[in-house]
Amino acid sequence: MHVTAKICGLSTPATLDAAIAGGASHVGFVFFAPSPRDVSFDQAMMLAERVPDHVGAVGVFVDPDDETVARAVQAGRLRAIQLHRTAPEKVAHLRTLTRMETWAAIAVKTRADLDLARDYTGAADRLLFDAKTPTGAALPGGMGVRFDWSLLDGFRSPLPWALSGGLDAANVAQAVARTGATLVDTSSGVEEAPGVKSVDKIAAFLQAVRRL
Ligand SMILES: O=C(O)c1ccccc1NCC(=O)[C@H](O)[C@H](O)COP(=O)(O)O
Repeated sequence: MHVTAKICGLSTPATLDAAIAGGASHVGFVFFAPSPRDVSFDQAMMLAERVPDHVGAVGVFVDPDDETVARAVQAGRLRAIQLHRTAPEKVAHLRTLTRMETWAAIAVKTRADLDLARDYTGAADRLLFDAKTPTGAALPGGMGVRFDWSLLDGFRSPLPWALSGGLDAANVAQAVARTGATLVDTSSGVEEAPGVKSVDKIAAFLQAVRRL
């Protein structure tokens, strides 16, 4: 099974280069001010120049307004938008507006959370099954929280999907074996501290994915 990887929350040239050199299929730029990984449009523009055509830049947003997404798409030369805490109607609207591949994040803690995935049929191109962060948390992602992968047992996703939440070099093989994911996404698992990516951890994660 060919498994590809997205490294999310990149904000420096060195760590972006490490993700590209390690074979990431996607790199994520976060456009959400409360996040320690937030990038400005200027930063995104500078980073985007380093992203080759075979790697997809994904803009990560939390229930964003149209202008933020439009500016980010242009600045970051985005290939896809990833929307957290965004209702299906708005996801569909932003997909039409941007004409971009659109990913809807599904925050998973229970099997009932997975049932929400169906609401995104026709609205999104891909689902990101990500762990639900604790109630009251400032961020809907990027907190290194893992969900119970067995919840995906027997679940038929209505759309192509990716697995996220608490993945790192040590557990990604087990996560893929357990869930059958063909696209995996990580952020904190390749960091030294929140928002501080590690070139070595990025390399180790991508090496673990290449071995699958
Ligand atoms: O990473 C963030 O700071 C973030 C902020 C707001 C919305 C989403 C965010 N991250 C989304 C991602 O795609 C993360 O890679 C995903 O949640 C997994 O994070 P982690 O559990 O830390 O690997």
